[in-house]
Amino acid sequence: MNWGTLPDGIEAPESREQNMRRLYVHDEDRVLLKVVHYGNPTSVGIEFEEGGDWQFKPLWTQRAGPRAQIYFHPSAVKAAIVTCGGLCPGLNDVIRQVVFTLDVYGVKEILGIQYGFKGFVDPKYPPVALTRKLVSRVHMAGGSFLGVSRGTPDLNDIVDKLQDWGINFFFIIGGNGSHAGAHEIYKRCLERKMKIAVVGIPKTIDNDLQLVDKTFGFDTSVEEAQRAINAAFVEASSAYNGVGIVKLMGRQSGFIAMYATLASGQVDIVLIPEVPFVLEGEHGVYNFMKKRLDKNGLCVVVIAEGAGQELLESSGGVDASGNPILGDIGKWFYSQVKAYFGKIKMSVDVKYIDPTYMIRARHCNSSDHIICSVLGQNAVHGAFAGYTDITIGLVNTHYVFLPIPKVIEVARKVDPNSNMWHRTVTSTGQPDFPMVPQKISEKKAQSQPSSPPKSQPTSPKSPVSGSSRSQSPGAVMDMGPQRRGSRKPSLKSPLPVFNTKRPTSA
Ligand SMILES: Nc1ncnc2c1ncn2[C@@H]1O[C@H](COP(=O)(O)OP(=O)(O)O)[C@@H](O)[C@H]1O
Ligand SMILES: O=P(O)(O)OC[C@H]1O[C@](O)(COP(=O)(O)O)[C@@H](O)[C@@H]1O
Ligand SMILES: [Mg+2]
Repeated sequence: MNWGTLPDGIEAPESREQNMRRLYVHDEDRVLLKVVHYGNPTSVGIEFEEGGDWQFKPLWTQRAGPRAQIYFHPSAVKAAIVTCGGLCPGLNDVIRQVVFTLDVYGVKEILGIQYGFKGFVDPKYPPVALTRKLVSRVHMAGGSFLGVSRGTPDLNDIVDKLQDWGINFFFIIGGNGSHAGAHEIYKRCLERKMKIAVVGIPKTIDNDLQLVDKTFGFDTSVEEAQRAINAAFVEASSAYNGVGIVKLMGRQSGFIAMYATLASGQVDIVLIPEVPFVLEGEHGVYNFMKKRLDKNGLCVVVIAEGAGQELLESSGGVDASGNPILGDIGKWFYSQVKAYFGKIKMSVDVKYIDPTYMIRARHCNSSDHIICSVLGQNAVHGAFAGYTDITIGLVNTHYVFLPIPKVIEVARKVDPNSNMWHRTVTSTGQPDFPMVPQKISEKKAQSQPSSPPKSQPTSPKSPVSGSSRSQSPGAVMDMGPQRRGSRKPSLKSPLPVFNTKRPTSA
């Protein structure tokens, strides 16, 4: 066999043992986080560091996958899995693959925590023992068969339970809130010198987590949204001056609305939280709707749930997890559209569709089945490799380990200067609906006299300072402090070989 030219000091693998080395991911394998080398500061989508630097700097993180040597003896592992926050297509797939992979490693004790973090403290819902057989078909259904919840029990109670139950692998399938919780739990475990791997698997249909290409369930949500958009189009195109309005999820990020719009090709206007808009006036949304109705006899509008919140009275409330409770922009917009066209005496037939929970409750599509499977498997590989306070992500088409604080630093949002937003509005043909900030703030000031600024619990403040972009050239994303012990490679089995030497410090 011709192995080509190898670098000095590297020998071509000849024996079976040497070939087996190729079954594992090496600890020095890395994946670039940013791959575009911008040539000019005016390039679309360019990001600037504090201080204005925009030049390319390689920033890496560890490649996910099985290691040749592992920290934990599988027979000494007791794992717990929890699903938190709102539903998302693919939760059951991830649980299933975590259980399967633990089973392949030889782990016998796997607990499913019921109803999110609540399951640690509610005796009515004790943990359930998970087996390969029990989870083998769960991916066929949507939702989470373990249950989900919002709301935070005392994190010390959770850590107490982890300690009492002897858990040393803890898998948290959740969004930014759950990952903030996971990081807090990790810190408390560290204080107690517990030798535990705390591993997140990012779940959110909003796709609002930093660094990752996309979160699982996002593709499915975009796909399912097509059915609603298509129904809105069919209704609108069959009615006299038909208007179809579809509300899609996205508390603070308009990714589903943007991608669903671009995918559908049937949308005239898409409104997202990141791009302010005005409704009235020559350059407002209503006037553009009228133009489309005059020209085509129909108009389809997609509106993200977090869009235009400044136009509504804010309840100021938060949900059990501390997320802001939004005003219902969809229903409000529907009534305003009817009122506007009534005022200008133009007969329109307006239909409103809110498919949000139908989208979230779906089982996932093929591409998400695959993403969920790989994420679930890599979560287990990460734990066995001795990492903690990490999450698993798809970055530039490769699966990687990422430090949790980096992923939740700030919520990821649609960049109105990005190529993807430009592509979307090129597709709809909608103009800018320029915001007049003064008028809106005057409006707000009138409706909300003196309420204090609300906290933003969906963007948990990270204890880690600085952004990933502020790292020095060529930096490996720093996962060092979370890593424990050192290991000797071993090549006895195609599966990672355990190292009986336990970590010396947590
Ligand atoms: N900053 C935080 N610190 C600790 N736990 C948190 C934090 N934010 C949210 N959580 C907990 O994580 C769980 C999920 O959070 P939530 O915001 O509802 O969903 P998601 O994880 O999908 O964002 C909840 O039980 C919530 O109380
Ligand atoms: O009605 P619920 O369960 O609070 O969920 C609504 C929220 O769930 C989401 O779909 C996803 O939010 P999470 O990622 O925090 O679960 C948001 O878009 C939406 O605002
Ligand atoms: Mg969230």
